[in-house]
Amino acid sequence: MTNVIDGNAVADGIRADLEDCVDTLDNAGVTPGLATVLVGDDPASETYVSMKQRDCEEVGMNGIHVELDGDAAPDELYDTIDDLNDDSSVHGYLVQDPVPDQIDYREVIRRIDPAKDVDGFHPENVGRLVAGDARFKPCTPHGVQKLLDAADVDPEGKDVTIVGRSRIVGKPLANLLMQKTDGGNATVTVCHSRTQDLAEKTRRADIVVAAVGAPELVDGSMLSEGTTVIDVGVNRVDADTDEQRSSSSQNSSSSDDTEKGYELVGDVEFDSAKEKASAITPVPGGVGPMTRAMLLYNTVKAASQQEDVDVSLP
Ligand SMILES: Nc1nc2c(c(=O)[nH]1)N[C@@H](CN(C=O)c1ccc(C(=O)N[C@@H](CCC(=O)O)C(=O)O)cc1)CN2
Repeated sequence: MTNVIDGNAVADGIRADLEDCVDTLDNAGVTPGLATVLVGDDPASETYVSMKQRDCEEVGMNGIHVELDGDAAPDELYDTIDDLNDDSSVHGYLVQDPVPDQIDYREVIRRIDPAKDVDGFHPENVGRLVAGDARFKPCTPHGVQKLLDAADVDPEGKDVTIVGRSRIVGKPLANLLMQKTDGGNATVTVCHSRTQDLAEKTRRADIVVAAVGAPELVDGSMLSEGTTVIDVGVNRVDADTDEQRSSSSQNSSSSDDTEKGYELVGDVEFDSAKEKASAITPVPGGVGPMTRAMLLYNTVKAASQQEDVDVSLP
């Protein structure tokens, strides 16, 4: 039987543990503060930041949301960043990616105070991660490690193939999985758009992580029996019609999707991959909720560091 790893349940457990940390901080007179900054009106980004704000409320953190117009000048965003850097009630913040073309996201990241960079994207934090001394593990890679742990899959000694070399997922995840620590010690292959014979690299892996943003790129024919499959992609595609849906996957659209006009699919073709996998994450309900849970984790860690209050992080 394939283990379909329930990301919502694992994230719920982490949030429950973080509530204890929030209580500890509260007893010391500290409310962890997380700010989200959204530039423009990308619908998926709007969904993610509102979920992040709702998560804050649920665990008793202070959520602050700042929205700028899609045509905002870079200086307007830099002023917002300066204000958040100076605001002691904000322990962590992020600028939702992507940003509109007139803004250089790398420059944005460089301006964020590294101590408040709960995404872990600032060059200082990237350097610390690579050096094996992470201040904040980036949320999605950290979430993937926690999901593997929850599914009792130890990467030690395993061949891991990561499909995708993004700054947010592929690169930091490769670094974390190869480190000489618990949750690491894997042999990691990173594939990308110029990789030749991708299927050969995925077939030889014990663990495949698909993080490329290409709907259903990885299917069962590209996997060996017993592989653990982690699907990071959250892609919005046109909703199936009723006729298509009646003959399609158990992990696909509902009538809600038809109303919204899109459905969410991963980078993995779920049904055929599930036939081969020993464990697999679904989309939605796999890695996405973990990304959000680990953002709360980093915010609690930031508050604990800045306010000098010890907490026992999960
Ligand atoms: N500043 C950042 N920008 C972006 C990040 C990031 O970590 N920091 N990651 C992605 C998007 N992302 C986080 O912001 C994200 C993606 C998906 C989910 C999620 O909960 N997905 C749900 C489905 C949600 C839906 O209904 O659409 C799921 O998979 O079950 C949360 C966060 C890019 N930008």
